[in-house]
Amino acid sequence: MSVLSVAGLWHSFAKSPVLKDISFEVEKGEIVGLIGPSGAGKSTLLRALCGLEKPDQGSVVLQGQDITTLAERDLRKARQNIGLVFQHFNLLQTKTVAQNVALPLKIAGWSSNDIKARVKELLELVGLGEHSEKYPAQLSGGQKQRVGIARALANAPSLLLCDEATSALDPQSTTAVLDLLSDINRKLGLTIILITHEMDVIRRFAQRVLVLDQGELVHNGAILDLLTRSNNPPAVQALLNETRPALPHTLQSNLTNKPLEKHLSVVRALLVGDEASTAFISDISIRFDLRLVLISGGASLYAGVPTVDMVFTLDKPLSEEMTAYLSDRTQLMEVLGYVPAHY
Ligand SMILES: Nc1ncnc2c1ncn2[C@@H]1O[C@H](COP(=O)(O)OP(=O)(O)OP(=O)(O)O)[C@@H](O)[C@H]1O
Repeated sequence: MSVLSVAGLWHSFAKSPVLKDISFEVEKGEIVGLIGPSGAGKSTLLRALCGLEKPDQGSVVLQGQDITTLAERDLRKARQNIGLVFQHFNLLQTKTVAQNVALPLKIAGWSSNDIKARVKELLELVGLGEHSEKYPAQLSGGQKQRVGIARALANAPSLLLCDEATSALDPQSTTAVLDLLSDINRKLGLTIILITHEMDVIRRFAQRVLVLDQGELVHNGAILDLLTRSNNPPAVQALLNETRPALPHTLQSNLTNKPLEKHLSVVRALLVGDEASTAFISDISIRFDLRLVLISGGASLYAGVPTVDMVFTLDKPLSEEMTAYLSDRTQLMEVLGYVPAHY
């Protein structure tokens, strides 16, 4: 069943369209990433999803209720069904951790006894049971974000919207916060939409990805499908290029696009699923009798799917037969160029 159903959403600022006919559904328990270049309309869409921006046209149906048609009072109530997690945590500095988490419950009219019990439960859920009487300034960035998550979950929302929730955190805290969100997703079956510019976060965390470009939804599907599509808009492709294995400077600066004599071919190959655990490298060197040198890359998981993304050099130009063989075994295969044998 869809928790969220967005249909035909349009929005403009000063007559300039920022969201253009956006439609998508999100199922209960899904973790969906929302990416796109700067200015693509991600924040505007997020604001429209929680009723902070009223779209010019279209509907945002959250659990059967179209929030675009609600009057302010009903909208305030409907918003309790949406948790928001922000990049800079937005905690009240003069309130303790417990008081920050209690705030949405107070607004929702809970009794003080119920608030106390709920806050304790929430802080235990996010692993901050010991820190309830501390002030935000006494916490690390990762701990502050845990408070932000506990506060967002206070009213047991059906949908959690995370706006760059890990962008202000170091890699270790990012992993801890993503693990916590995954855990909550599993335990509570909570639906999560996550805006981020960090492709690594999308890769590890999102089961599906929505891509906005200049206000249009240009992809709604698996991140791996996006990586292997050849017709991505340039700004989207630039985002995806961050996931490519980095090339050493010496190789990069010697790279030409013409296959000159005695040059090595530089090839990128993306192996997915079962293929990621095969003896791919030795298979091709034996089959085609060539020397293959691994330059960069490695193994990782894309939404739980094993992948190996690597760049290597070959001491022969690619024949038609080799190209066909490599294309068959890889999800993506591209010749990046050619370098002299001793670059
Ligand atoms: N309140 C506003 N008034 C006028 N224009 C706005 C307003 N909010 C956003 N815009 C414009 O709408 C477009 C989309 O902005 P939005 O913030 O939604 O993009 P974004 O994808 O979230 O970008 P970023 O990744 O940089 O945060 C931009 O051109 C922006 O300048």
